[in-house]
Amino acid sequence: MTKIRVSSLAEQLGLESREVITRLREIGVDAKTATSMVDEDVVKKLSVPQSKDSGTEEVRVTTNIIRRRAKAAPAVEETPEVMVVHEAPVEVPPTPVVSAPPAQPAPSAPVESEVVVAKVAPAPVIQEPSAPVVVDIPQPVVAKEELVVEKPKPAVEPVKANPNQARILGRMEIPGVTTRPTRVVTKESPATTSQTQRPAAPRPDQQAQRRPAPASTSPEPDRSRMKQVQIAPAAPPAADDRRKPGGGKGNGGYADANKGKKGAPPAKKKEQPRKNEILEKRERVFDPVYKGKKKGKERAVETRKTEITVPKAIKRIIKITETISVGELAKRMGIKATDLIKSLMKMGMMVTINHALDFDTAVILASEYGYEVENVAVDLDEIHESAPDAPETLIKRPPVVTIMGHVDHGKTSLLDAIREANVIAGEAGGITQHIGAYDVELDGRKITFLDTPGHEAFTAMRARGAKVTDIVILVVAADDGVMPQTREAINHSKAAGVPIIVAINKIDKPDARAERVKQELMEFGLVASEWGGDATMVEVSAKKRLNLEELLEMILLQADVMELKANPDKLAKGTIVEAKLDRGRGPVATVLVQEGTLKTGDFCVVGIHSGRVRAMQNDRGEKVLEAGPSRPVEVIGLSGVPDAGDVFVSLKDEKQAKEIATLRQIKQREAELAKHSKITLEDLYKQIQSGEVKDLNVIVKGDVQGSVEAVGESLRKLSTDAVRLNVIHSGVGAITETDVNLAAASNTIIIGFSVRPEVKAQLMAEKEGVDIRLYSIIYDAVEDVKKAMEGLLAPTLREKYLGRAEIREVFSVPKIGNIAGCYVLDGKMVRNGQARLLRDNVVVYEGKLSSLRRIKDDVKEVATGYECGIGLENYNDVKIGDLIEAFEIEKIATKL
Ligand SMILES: Nc1nc2c(ncn2[C@@H]2O[C@H](COP(=O)(O)OP(=O)(O)OP(=O)(O)O)[C@@H](O)[C@H]2O)c(=O)[nH]1
Repeated sequence: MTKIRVSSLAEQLGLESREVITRLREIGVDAKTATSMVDEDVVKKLSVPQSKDSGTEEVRVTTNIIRRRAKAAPAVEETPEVMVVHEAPVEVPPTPVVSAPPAQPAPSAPVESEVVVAKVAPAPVIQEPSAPVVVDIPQPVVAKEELVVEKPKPAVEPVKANPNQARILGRMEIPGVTTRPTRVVTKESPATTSQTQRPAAPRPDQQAQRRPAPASTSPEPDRSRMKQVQIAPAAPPAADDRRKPGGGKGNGGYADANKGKKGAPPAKKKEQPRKNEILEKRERVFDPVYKGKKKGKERAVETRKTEITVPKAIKRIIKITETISVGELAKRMGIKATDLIKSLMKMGMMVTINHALDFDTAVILASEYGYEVENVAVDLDEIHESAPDAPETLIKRPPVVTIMGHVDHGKTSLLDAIREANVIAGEAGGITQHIGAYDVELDGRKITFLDTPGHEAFTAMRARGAKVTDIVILVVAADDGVMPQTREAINHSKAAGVPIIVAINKIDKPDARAERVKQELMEFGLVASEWGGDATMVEVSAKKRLNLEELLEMILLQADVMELKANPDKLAKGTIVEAKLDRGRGPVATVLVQEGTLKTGDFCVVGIHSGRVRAMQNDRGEKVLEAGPSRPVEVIGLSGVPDAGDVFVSLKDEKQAKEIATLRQIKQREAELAKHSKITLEDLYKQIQSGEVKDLNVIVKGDVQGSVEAVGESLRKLSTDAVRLNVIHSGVGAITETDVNLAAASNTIIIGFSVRPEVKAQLMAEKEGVDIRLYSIIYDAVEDVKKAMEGLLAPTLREKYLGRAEIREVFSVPKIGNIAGCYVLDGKMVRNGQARLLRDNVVVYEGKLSSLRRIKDDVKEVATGYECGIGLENYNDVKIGDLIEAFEIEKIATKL
């Protein structure tokens, strides 16, 4: 049997291949593609009148109305003479059938169109082989008795609103009226449409709404059309659009579809272009296919975005202020925190997501992931230094001198001698005070002495980055010569690049041998000027006040050589020489002004503290209103006690001062946490068990800087190979919440030296399990810490605070001793419990409560708010106002 290719068949039929395929399937012929071959007789079947098309159902509704449902909209033909819309698919031999190919296969297409056929003109049949493809609004159009209404599903073809299709439709030959009643009635339509080569059957899915004959038809069509427009906006546009071009050729009646039949004909031409535009727009907007594509595109773009995102170079730089938490760093690098934690574990750090990483660690980690880290912390000092002084603003300033030398060589004596000699010399009177520095005057020129003899103070300052000293006076006892600390002092001075003036002291002594000292000093590169060297050496006697003036002259001479200058006309910058917590005045700090002029009322930042200079005084206790370069002044008005060596900076703005101080506090805390909380308690325990290094961290707080440093130093010396002792923080003042926080975070014990914890800090310590130990004797502190270190190796003891009572009366009981009449301030007192007697925040006794009575009865414990009598074991020196602190010792394994 002769076969024919589907595509050829489609051509013959004037259809799209797809449409033909669909139709073939409907009649049971399996054709898959346009190249599939089908029997030729199939062609005949396909050519069968449309009414017989598969999927077309006819139902006689009335005698002259048949309701037909067809998948492929049958071609509509009308008898022009009758002027009736007439669907004559049946009779149409050439079966124009569908035209728009995409419509057919689309299952979603409103395949079924309901057609009501008026059977009036039975054989009006086609005049032209083609029937216009007119799909009309669902509503039946009643054209008098004969009406054809097609009800394309509103969803009408998601089919591409292909403008070509529209054009095709437009080319269809419609003998006169036909198809769309509205248009059909118009006589021009046939003419125009007749040009159409391809017979096009109305495709239900693509069908444009068919309008009833303009004037002749009933009003219903209008309603229906309007309805459709409203209800299914997507469909009409597509259909309309398709019709448009055709309409443009003469099918103008369509244009006014929305306006009603009456206005249609006249308005059509004018309106058409505009309508077309509108409809095209609509199509663009509503066409589902188009939309889908768009969405698809959008989606694709989005996906690409997430997939390909590669931060720009600038985004690969992470800016941090000193520290950054693990979680935050991971977030900024766009990786999972757990991955970062894994990386840290590989580096030997067991951390949590909230762990603060210091700058260096962050740099290493970030580099692994291709990121850079930049430290953008505000550095006030840098800002301050950023503007170098113009030479003309600089004026001469006094030299700042530090006295160094071996023990007992007379440093203190010399300092005192110089000062006293100066005072005696008729300087301003007043009671000399120790503020850590003083200045003397010679011939109207000042010299500032740092009143803390010994190289330790010197190096401690240097270690903090403070460069304060201009000239070092090296004291060497003429009767003793160069000793170990003399050598040390020389080395330190040289390392700091500070010139040395040698004071050969005690020349009053009979066994003084100044020449020998000079000789010994030659070994260290200090050659006396009289011996051809450049080292200035002055033979003095602190005791007999010999040659002191000469020494001062030499200092000034040296200063001249050094050309020490500073700009006094700006905000002050200096260094803290000494600081303490004064009971009456609060934090007190001695500032050695180095640049600018410090004035009363200035705002300032010192280390992590800020404040306003409320008052200043000099070493003679005199009130000072301003202090220029190289002047030491004691300042009141700071928010806390700074450390010696801290940089003092004056600011105009109080807010700025506070902000900087707060930022520094945060940074300090973060830095300390980052530095010390790397090992958790569990890790520490594991390390102890595995015999690795053991660390005991300690925070030392004391009432004066001297005590704090002394305790800190003594504790550091306790370090052994087995257990390392780290003083992670020290400071002057009460034990605060910050201290407890730090201790809790870094598994630390707090040692308070003659200070008490603040109430909140105490509570927090209990909650966090931080051990606070209070001492007033260095020996005790050291002993306890020793025990604690041993406790690291074995179960240890821990103190638990129980309560505090104030002594309000003291009763002397014969044979028993003194009994303290107390009032329990907080917590409770427990008989036979441990107790500590505090006087002015200093621990004066530690032992047991030997007796505890309420009125006359012995009781086991007394709660807050009650009075009681307390007897301390083997201790009678109780005084009114003292505090008794009750505590108990708990045995806790490795939990110090
Ligand atoms: N004969 C004599 N004795 C002096 C002189 N200077 C200091 N001394 C004595 O030397 C001893 C030590 O003097 P200090 O001034 O305490 O010495 P230092 O270097 O300050 O000692 P440290 O503070 O312990 O380092 C004291 O007994 C002084 O009286 C001096 O010029 N002549």
